[in-house]
Amino acid sequence: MTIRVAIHGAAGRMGQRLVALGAADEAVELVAALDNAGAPNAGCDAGELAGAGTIGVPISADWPEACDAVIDFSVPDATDSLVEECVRRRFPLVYATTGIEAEQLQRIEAAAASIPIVKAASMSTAVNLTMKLAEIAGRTLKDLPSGVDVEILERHHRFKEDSPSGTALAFGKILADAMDKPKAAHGREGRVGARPADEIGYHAIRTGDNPGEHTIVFGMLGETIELRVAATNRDCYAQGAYTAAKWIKGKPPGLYDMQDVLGLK
Ligand SMILES: NC(=O)C1=CN([C@@H]2O[C@H](COP(=O)(O)OP(=O)(O)OC[C@H]3O[C@@H](n4cnc5c(N)ncnc54)[C@H](O)[C@@H]3O)[C@@H](O)[C@H]2O)C=CC1
Ligand SMILES: O=C(O)C1=N[C@H](C(=O)O)C[C@H](O)C1
Repeated sequence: MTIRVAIHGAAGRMGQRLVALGAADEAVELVAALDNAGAPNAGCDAGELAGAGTIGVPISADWPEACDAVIDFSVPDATDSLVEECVRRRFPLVYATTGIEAEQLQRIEAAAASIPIVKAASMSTAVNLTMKLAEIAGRTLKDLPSGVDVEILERHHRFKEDSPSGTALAFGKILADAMDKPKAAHGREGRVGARPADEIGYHAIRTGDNPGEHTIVFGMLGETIELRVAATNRDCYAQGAYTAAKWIKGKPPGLYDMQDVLGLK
């Protein structure tokens, strides 16, 4: 079975890997490489830009007539127009952009009443499995007599604009719910006093070309557990997005995540 896929944000770091992997996948037909109308690469062949050879699909703002899934890795500001087009055309959406505002999330949730949407801060199978492991760890350690401190460390490339990462926030939400820790602290400076028990700490490191790394620290008295998951390149996210695009075809409207796609619920 072949699926027709449009990439939204096709000229970007992730978009180019999606184009390259899609061009090499017999089960994928790339029907559009969408990007900002004013993008410097508009009109270039998307395959050439991605280093995958000519594929005959230009980087453009022109939407395809038909499509089985739109895969989005773009920018928060593009969310509203993206969601509007997908709803108007009844195109299923795999949404991977992070750093969105509450209103943008509400629009995605509203759109899921008419089209199927998979939304996940990380499309990586390894990251989603680690989320499951973190949830088990959190529930198991919740009532430990010595108490358990949770800190989330993330490292990304110098170009990343949002922090903490969407994935760090997703880990945080899972652990806040599982362990009843509603407070968040983003870094620490000065004489802040002893660490509150109901707080999750977030630390965002930005260096070089790191494609994404997350460490969840469970600190107890006398023992420490660390769950670490690290990408060595961006293909884990791109492969996961294609897994979601193949899964979403034919699904009823609704808001899904990668835990649904991977059967981890
Ligand atoms: N969920 C996941 O697994 C992952 C999510 N991401 C997220 O994906 C997003 C993109 O990441 P990168 O590729 O590194 O960024 P990037 O900056 O390299 O690419 C973004 C692309 O979006 C394009 N764009 C801007 N406005 C647009 C519009 N109105 N319509 C269509 N395209 C538009 C830009 O021209 C650019 O080509 C970020 O939010 C990042 O955090 C990144 C990796 C994995
Ligand atoms: O911007 C990135 O690169 C990444 N962003 C996502 C996030 O914010 O969690 C996913 C991945 O870690 C790479």
